Amino acid sequence: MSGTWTLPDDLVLPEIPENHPRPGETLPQHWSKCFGCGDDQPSGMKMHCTVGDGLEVHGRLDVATHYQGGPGFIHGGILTTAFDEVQGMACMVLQRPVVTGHLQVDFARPIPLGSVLEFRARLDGTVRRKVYTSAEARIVDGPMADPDVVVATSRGLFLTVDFEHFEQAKEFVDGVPASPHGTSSV
Ligand SMILES: CCCCCCCC/C=C\CCCCCCCC(=O)SCCNC(=O)CCNC(=O)[C@H](O)C(C)(C)COP(=O)(O)OP(=O)(O)OC[C@H]1O[C@@H](n2cnc3c(N)ncnc32)[C@H](O)[C@@H]1OP(=O)(O)O
Repeated sequence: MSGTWTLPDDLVLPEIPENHPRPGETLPQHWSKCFGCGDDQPSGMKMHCTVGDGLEVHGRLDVATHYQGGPGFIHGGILTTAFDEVQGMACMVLQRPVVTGHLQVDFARPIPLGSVLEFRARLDGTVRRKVYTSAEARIVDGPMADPDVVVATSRGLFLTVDFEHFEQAKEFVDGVPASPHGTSSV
């Protein structure tokens, strides 16, 4: 079973900027305190993403024991968070902040603890401030590994926002931003 998701006809594909990391290079974390990618977030998932071909981004997640939902398997919310992260990172090519407006995940197979998941996410196109993304996950190492089997898929709509969007919450930030914009990527 899979959810419905229709891409609009008037999608625009962005140009890849000159200063964007090249294929195989690591994308910078967008905020060091981020639960998904931040290296200064002890409870976080510390996901690292690399640039793939075109508008694709790759991410990996070691499925730790404390990511458990049902006995022995990953929690669906953790998997959704990982998709949110890599699909958000696929938007980095726009060089503007984005937030998630809508995310839908299809859980195709159970994913055991101890797995290593590989995510492939891409920016499918933009319409005004709307950024359409999609992604798949595969188990590439650990129990039940089979890189030919897609274990989950995701579709996400992100919205570009101004930096003022984050001003509303600056008094709640638990650290000093690495840049005035609250992102370590600039
Ligand atoms: C100089 C270089 C700088 C580089 C900087 C790089 C930075 C890094 C970049 C990237 C890495 C990012 C990695 C992130 C990973 C994690 C992300 C998260 O988890 S974010 C937390 C969860 N999300 C929220 O907290 C959002 C809460 N929601 C809101 O704030 C608003 O609802 C918001 C901003 C999403 C939209 O509100 P509105 O007032 O701005 O816009 P409206 O007018 O409502 O919508 C604009 C268009 O979008 C559609 N839209 C909005 N929400 C929709 C939805 N849920 N479903 C479908 N369409 C929706 C609307 O229908 C409209 O479409 P029409 O242009 O008229 O066609």
